[in-house]
Amino acid sequence: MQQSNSKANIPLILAADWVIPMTATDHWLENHAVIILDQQIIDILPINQLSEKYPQHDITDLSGQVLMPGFINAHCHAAMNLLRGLSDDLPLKDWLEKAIWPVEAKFVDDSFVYQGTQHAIAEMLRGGTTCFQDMYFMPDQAAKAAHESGIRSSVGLIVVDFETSWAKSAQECIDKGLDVFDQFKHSNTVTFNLAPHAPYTVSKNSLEKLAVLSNELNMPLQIHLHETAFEVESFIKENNIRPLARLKEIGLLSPLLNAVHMTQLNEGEIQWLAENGCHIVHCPQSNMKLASGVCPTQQLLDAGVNLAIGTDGAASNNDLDMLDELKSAALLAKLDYLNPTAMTAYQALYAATMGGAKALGLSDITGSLEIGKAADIIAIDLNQIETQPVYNPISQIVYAASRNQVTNVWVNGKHLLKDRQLLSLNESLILNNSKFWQKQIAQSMQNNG
Ligand SMILES: CSC[C@H]1O[C@@H](n2cnc3c(O)ncnc32)[C@H](O)[C@@H]1O
Ligand SMILES: [Zn+2]
Repeated sequence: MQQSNSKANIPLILAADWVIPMTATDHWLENHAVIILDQQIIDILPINQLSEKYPQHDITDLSGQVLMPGFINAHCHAAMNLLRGLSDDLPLKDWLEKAIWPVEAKFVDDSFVYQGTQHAIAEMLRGGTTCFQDMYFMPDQAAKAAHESGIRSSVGLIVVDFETSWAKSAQECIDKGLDVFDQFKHSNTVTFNLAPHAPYTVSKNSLEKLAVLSNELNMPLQIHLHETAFEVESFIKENNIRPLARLKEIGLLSPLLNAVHMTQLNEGEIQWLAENGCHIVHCPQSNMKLASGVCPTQQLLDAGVNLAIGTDGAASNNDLDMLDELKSAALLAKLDYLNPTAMTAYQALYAATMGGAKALGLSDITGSLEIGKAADIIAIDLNQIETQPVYNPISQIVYAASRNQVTNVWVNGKHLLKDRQLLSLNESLILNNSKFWQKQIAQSMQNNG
């Protein structure tokens, strides 16, 4: 299904006006080429040295464009693309309990997850995302869709303590999840994380088992945490301890932990996160839309905590647009601190690339353009009214460019988006499938008043 861009031993040469490798603060290269051989980046050099070093090879001319590492969407619920716009303008608790969970209980099955994930991957590739984390039911179907499409993924092996269409219990979630891990162990692009949903849906006992497993397998563990003040307050009422302190007690604070949201944090907790090398996945648009709260990103950065960026699902965002998300991250930090120096353009771009790679344990493979790393690369066309003139390509990308300006995407050296056309996915089939699900779900909601 995938199309290969480079025949064996013939390098693919991408020549652009700017290359942003994400290897040093505010650094970019002008008039440079990135050379890909099979799955890897093998060279980055000035265009004027190409004829000497790579004579007789075709050059892909990306004049007016930027080459940079693809975005890493460090938290989403991919199949929820099928629920985009189902319910808006509610706080998290009502949104989940009254709108989303009843529909999920009725409709989520293998084909919902497979087709919904394909839709999400199509949207993400068209927006320059080359790697995503997923937290949803039927992770086997999400992994299958991701593997077939060629996008890089870290599929969450979800765990909840109640019966769902995926599993009857937390233990069954773990057992089935490990089978999925085994099934895809030979994939070059699919990796996994343990994904207990939240401290209010997963018991202490289950979290203890997951702590052991995460350490044994050296597998990242991602969890929704301190998403709202209500979550923290009600957890304290029931358990006499804050959720993060509970995780600390269990031994979950480590470089394997990805804490998603974290809008409620005190100074002591920020120190714990820093001392233990934990990662925070910031989802600013979901937090704003559900009015969940504001993650103190600048304080976390000042303390040395790694920050990644996620869109959350398309039902609470309502898109999987990483360019827009990272702009929101930068703007929200500035507003929150009433200080325009908070979260610089480079810090936002770093969080959306290397920050995500670090959180997902993939920083040796992806997140930056470096020789030896996988060719997970995007091209963004700045030669448009909206992004001219270019004093600083990082500024243009963070504050001015839109996802429609992403022209080409390569993952692991495979060309997955060519001049905005998806090469490994059938766009019209995806659209038809999604419209089918919308009809079924809307009809059932009408019937139920
Ligand atoms: C167990 S699969 C994932 C589960 O998470 C739900 N979900 C989607 N967005 C959020 C969010 O922001 N906080 C908590 N839970 C969320 C989704 O609907 C699935 O049921
Ligand atoms: Zn989420």
